[in-house]
Amino acid sequence: MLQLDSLSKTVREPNGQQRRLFDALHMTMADHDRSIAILGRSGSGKSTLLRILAGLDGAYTGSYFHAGELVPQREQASADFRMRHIGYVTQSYDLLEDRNVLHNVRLGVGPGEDAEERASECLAAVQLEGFERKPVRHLSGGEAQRVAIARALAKRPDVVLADEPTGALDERTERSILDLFADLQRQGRRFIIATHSETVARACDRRLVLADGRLVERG
Ligand SMILES: Nc1ncnc2c1ncn2[C@@H]1O[C@H](COP(=O)(O)OP(=O)(O)OP(=O)(O)O)[C@@H](O)[C@H]1O
Repeated sequence: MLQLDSLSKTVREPNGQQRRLFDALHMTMADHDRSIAILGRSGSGKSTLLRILAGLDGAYTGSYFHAGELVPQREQASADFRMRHIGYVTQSYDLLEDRNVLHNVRLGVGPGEDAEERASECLAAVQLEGFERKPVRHLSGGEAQRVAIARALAKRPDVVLADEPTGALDERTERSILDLFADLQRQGRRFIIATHSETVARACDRRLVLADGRLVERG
């Protein structure tokens, strides 16, 4: 289970003023929740919230629990937490453009596993068998998104965080990514997805709207 308890965060705006981005925010992802959409207007803090959940931003007050344990806010300890438990797909995918698909997915494989074998398994899971040697710069947006998802899955994370995973894709490709998420959820994978897309939101088990620094459950 993931839990944010009374989480607050203040950021400095370009004009130097402080802005309270999160204000005693609460969030729980129970073990039986397979997917949660985080909605909210641009600038409401969706990406920042995912970065906190990923252990990439420790500059907050309040508590973040994973499986009943406090997630550390210090950089090195939170990096260990991320390595063990979190898959993270950023808005821009962050793939190495000049390397091939296999190389990129191998980077996500955790210690103690055969990197090549695990990477191939994950490419099969996102229906990209045969793409191993293809340079990332030759991929379509939908294929690059799948590679980023495969890399996130490679370490067998407890949860995959995806930031606007269909933002740059057309409707048909969005549908195929949602079908993939549904498939992966049936195999036990869990997702928290920041999105502006109503189609993505409707495909999730739960929808939370970020407004005025807090999350409100939406039907
Ligand atoms: N460390 C920081 N320092 C200063 N400002 C920050 C910091 N982190 C986030 N912000 C600001 O907080 C606001 C929320 O940004 P964020 O990217 O999380 O919003 P978002 O809801 O994901 O937006 P979008 O839907 O446009 O992607 C922005 O105004 C951003 O500039």
